[in-house]
Parts: sequence; C-alpha cells; structure tokens
Amino acid sequence: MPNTTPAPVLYSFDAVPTLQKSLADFIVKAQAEAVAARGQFTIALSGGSLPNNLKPLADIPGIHWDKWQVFFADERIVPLDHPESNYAACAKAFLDHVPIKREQIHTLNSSLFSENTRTQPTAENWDLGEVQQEAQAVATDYEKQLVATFASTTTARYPTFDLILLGMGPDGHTCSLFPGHPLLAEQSAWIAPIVDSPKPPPRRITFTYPVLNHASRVAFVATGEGKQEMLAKILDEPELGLPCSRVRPAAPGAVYWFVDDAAAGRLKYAKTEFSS
Ligand SMILES: O=C1O[C@H](COP(=O)(O)O)[C@@H](O)[C@H](O)[C@H]1O
Repeated sequence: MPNTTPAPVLYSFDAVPTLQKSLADFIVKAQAEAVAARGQFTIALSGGSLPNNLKPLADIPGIHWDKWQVFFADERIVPLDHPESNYAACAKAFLDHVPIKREQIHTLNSSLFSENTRTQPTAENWDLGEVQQEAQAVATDYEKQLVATFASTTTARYPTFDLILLGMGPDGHTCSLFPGHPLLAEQSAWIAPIVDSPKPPPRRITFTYPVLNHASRVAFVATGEGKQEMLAKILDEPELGLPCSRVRPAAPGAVYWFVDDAAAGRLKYAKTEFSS
C-alpha cells in the first residue's frame, strides 16, 4: 500500500524577516492557484505569534483580496476588540491595512455570549452550565458560517480549506487543541467549544482534526529558541502524538513548516530548500 499521507515539508530560514517574506510568497502562490481553479481563496488564520509574521502581506501588490474568505482556526470567546482576540491581532497585523471587505472575514458572533463570561472566570461569575451552553452556541454559529461558505464549492463531509496557517504552542498545542484534552478525539463537529483551555483565556472555539486534515495545505510557523525542544518532539518524534504532530492531511493535502534556524536548533528532521 503506498503511503497517502505525505511527510511534512520543513523550511528553515536564517532570519525571521526572510521567513516572513517566503511565507508571504507561499500564501500568494496558494491564493493564485485557488483563485484560478475555483474563483475564491479560503484561508484560516491563527493567533499567538502568527499574526506578526503576516505583516509583509499588506505590502505585496497584486493580491486578489476580493477573492479571500478568511476564517480563524481557533478563536478566544472574547469581544472582537479584546486584546486576546485572534481576529483583533490579525486585523492589527494586516487585515485592517488591505482592501478586504468585512463580510469576507468570518468572526465569531459576539452577541452569543454574555457580559459575565467576557471576563476571566472567578468563583462568583463562573457558572459552568451557562458557560458551556454559550461556548457551544458560538461554535455552532461559527460552524454554520463555514457551511455557508463551503456549501457552494463542495459536497464533501468536511470543508477543504485552500490554506490553514497554524502556530505551535510551547506545550505542542495548535489551534485550541491541547495535549491530553478529550477534544483531540473529536471526529464529528467541524468547530468545537472548549471552556477549560489550560492557556488563558479558558473559553474558546477551535477547528477539529477532521477539518485540519482535509485542508489542501497547512502551514505551521514557529520561531525562536524557546520553540526548539518542542519542535524536535513534533517533527522527530511524531509517535508521541502531540497535537501538532496529528495534523497530517492525506494527499493531495500537505503540511509545511516555516521555522527559523533558532527554532530548528535541535532538529534531526531533513530540511527542504524553499523556492517560491
Ligand atoms: O493560544 C493560542 O496559541 C497558539 C500558539 O501560540 P504561539 O504564541 O505559541 O504561536 C496559537 O496558534 C493559537 O491560535 C492561539 O489561540
């Protein structure tokens, strides 16, 4: 039997600006192919350190911004102008600086959660039943937004994103899929709620593995010496089953890693020369 799940492709760069420029070229190429094939480009973004690495996109001419449909691979259940919002971070980094219409950017519906769950939980405001119901409502609504976008292009059981951009947390988490969490086993929902994220804020929604593993391309971005140890575990020891290692779309899907040499310091994994 041929192996139909291609090995991740690793690109390592000597400096972060070089990585960012190459990542921008990679995104632009994925966009051009998608627009030529289907007339739109479906992309999912992450939060954390990723948005800053997307800043150069705003300066690239000729991008078909009117064809982009932007989603968030995970999002914190906070207002859209909150400092912890992944949307807010991406807006500040590049979305606010490019000619893309607000209706092409698919954000969570902040009318679905109440004031008391907008703050960090305390013994007084943490009603688990209410919090879980609200998180489920936010996840269900976001899943409907995906269904509406993908219904016109696919009849498949899961959406096929042209590109999903992910980060790698220091514990090996990606999206809001954390090591040892029951959500790692979710096989049915496209979007799942989580109310006990070990990294604050605790209430979030996240893409599930069936969505990640049906994408055309997934690109991880990880930089800095602080990511060295975990990156080596993810790429050199995938049998550990850490959340990032489980992102493995079957062919023709593919996974790419954009890292800097600092993050790659302990890796044995073979590097590939980047060419745009
Ligand atoms: O909480 C989150 O963390 C991950 C990783 O963040 P990083 O700062 O270590 O890059 C991020 O990818 C995810 O979107 C975010 O919600």
